Amino acid sequence: MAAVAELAGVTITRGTSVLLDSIDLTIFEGERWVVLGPNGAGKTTLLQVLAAHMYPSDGVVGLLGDVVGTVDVFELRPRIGLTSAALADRLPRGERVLDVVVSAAHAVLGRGNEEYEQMDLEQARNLLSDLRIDHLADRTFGTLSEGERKRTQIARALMTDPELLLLDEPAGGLDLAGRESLLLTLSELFVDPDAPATVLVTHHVEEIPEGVTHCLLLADATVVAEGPIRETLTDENLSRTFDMPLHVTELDGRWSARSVSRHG
Ligand SMILES: Nc1ncnc2c1ncn2[C@@H]1O[C@H](COP(=O)(O)OP(=O)(O)OP(=O)(O)O)[C@@H](O)[C@H]1O
Repeated sequence: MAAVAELAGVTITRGTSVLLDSIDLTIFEGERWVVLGPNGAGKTTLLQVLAAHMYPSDGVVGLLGDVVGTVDVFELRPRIGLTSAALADRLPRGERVLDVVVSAAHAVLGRGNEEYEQMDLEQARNLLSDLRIDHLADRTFGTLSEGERKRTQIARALMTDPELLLLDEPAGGLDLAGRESLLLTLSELFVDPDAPATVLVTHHVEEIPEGVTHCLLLADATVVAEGPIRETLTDENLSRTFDMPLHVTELDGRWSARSVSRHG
């Protein structure tokens, strides 16, 4: 099985700050990773590296068979789907949902004068259906609920048939029903053998969808632990990551965590 991403000794510095410190990570086709860690740990920075939006200050980043820095990133980026709150903010509020999705095929943020091929339109409609928002195709992006916007973004990220899908806090800010329903949709995607390798960033173990295979725990710019999720997401590793005694449980592929009472 081919490696989709290979990070070796990747360090990112800005001024005197170290955002990522000597990260080693290999992601293979078919793997679904979750990156967990507290605020400021470096999760979004790691996603930016995996999206070829940030170059390492030190170390080597291999993406989809190429070494970042030696290839044209504008050819690399369309092969990687990314969703994040920052990208969502840049999507035009007045744009039709179908156009928000289909315009990704042309690597633009809004629909301009591009001639959309019939095939692209069909694919966009199929993705809206997979993400269960086909009924919203003609609504404007700005009128959607938070959950509907997240689904639109994921459909947009999948539009270019990416080989790597990066999701930055896809369930962040959703209510319980919104979260559970989005996690179900993501689980359906994760069990599809044709779905791209995926990296999902979150602060909460409750936001890990069923079907996630691997876990990377990040704290203070460094890896606390990484590997297959059941071996990695342990009480000890999670407690070290969040710097408090935590107890983690798994039931049918879903996770929860709570603090360990100091009062016995
Ligand atoms: N340009 C920069 N210069 C200096 N420090 C930066 C810069 N960009 C980010 N940082 C810092 O790097 C650290 C990691 O940021 P990052 O956004 O990757 O963390 P995160 O784990 O995604 O956090 P959160 O969960 O709060 O979103 C933070 O402390 C942040 O303040």
